[in-house]
Amino acid sequence: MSPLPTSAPLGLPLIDVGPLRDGDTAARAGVARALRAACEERGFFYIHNHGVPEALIAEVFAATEAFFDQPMSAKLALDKSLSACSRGYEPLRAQTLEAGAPPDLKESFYLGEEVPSDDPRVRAGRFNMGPNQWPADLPGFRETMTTYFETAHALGATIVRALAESLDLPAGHFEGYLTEAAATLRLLHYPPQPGNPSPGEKGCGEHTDFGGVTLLLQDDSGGLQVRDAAAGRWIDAPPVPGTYVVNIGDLFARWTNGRYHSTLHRVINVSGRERHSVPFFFTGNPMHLVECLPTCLADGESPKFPPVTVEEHLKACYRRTYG
Ligand SMILES: O=C(O)CCC(=O)C(=O)O
Ligand SMILES: [Fe+2]
Repeated sequence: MSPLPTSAPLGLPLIDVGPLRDGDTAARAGVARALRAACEERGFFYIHNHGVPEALIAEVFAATEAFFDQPMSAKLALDKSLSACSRGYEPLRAQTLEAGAPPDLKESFYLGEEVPSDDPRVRAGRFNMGPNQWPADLPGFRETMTTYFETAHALGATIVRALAESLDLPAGHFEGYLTEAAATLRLLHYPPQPGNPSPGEKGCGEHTDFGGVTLLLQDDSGGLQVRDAAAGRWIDAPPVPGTYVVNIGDLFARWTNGRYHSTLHRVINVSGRERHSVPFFFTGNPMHLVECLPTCLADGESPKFPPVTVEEHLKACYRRTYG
């Protein structure tokens, strides 16, 4: 494998996840150890050798840019408010990830698994489950996003299984969570921050991610920052070609009683250019009950979080950030 082209030392660990596809037991255990160290430290790390074709990633970015380059009328024709399951377009300043800060300076497009309206889960009102809204005039968009969704979903499940091993649990421990696992693919566009931003305005206000694991693709603009609580500062998570930035979300903090961190992060696009990124949020089976793992409870310790289903937790997070 060619060395990774990083000019500056990274403030976050970089993990080769190739052994999760084709490694022997010892190599897998090595990945699990690296994941454990990264999650106990900050829950944010880069992965490489992830197996997702570079050509597919390039297509995803091309389709993302093409989407946001459309006239506003075409984007608003797919407005998220037209969807019963939070799929579709969301204009600038529609979400406030950081309570008390100005709304986020990003526009976005939400996608998920294509589930027909007559599916029993949709009829039963499962959160964020249903059909997507697809752009009418972007040839290849649907195919690219569908292929990418499936590819990222498989990678997300691989990481969750490796996280089970990292916690000394059998690799199959999270199978109930992984069965019929939901996920959200979000396309993001951040305009350059204006010269005179309102105080505190950011592309993404500081927040933790809601689900299990997030797999983030970012273009070469930079702007993602991760909180280093101990030092009271922000660490840059710059773009590194060929990698994902991966972070664990709130569900792993709940499972591990905070031993694995769901860490605050934010985006400020000071590149002077348009920034595009594509987070994939692996949220899991909506009905799965997330409660403290017995192995993460030391003698005399009690759970910091009450048990919650994935769906209850996500609903509360959406309510909080969409007002
Ligand atoms: O755009 C990015 O780099 C990060 C986005 C993010 O943190 C999020 O959507 O949760
Ligand atoms: Fe995030």
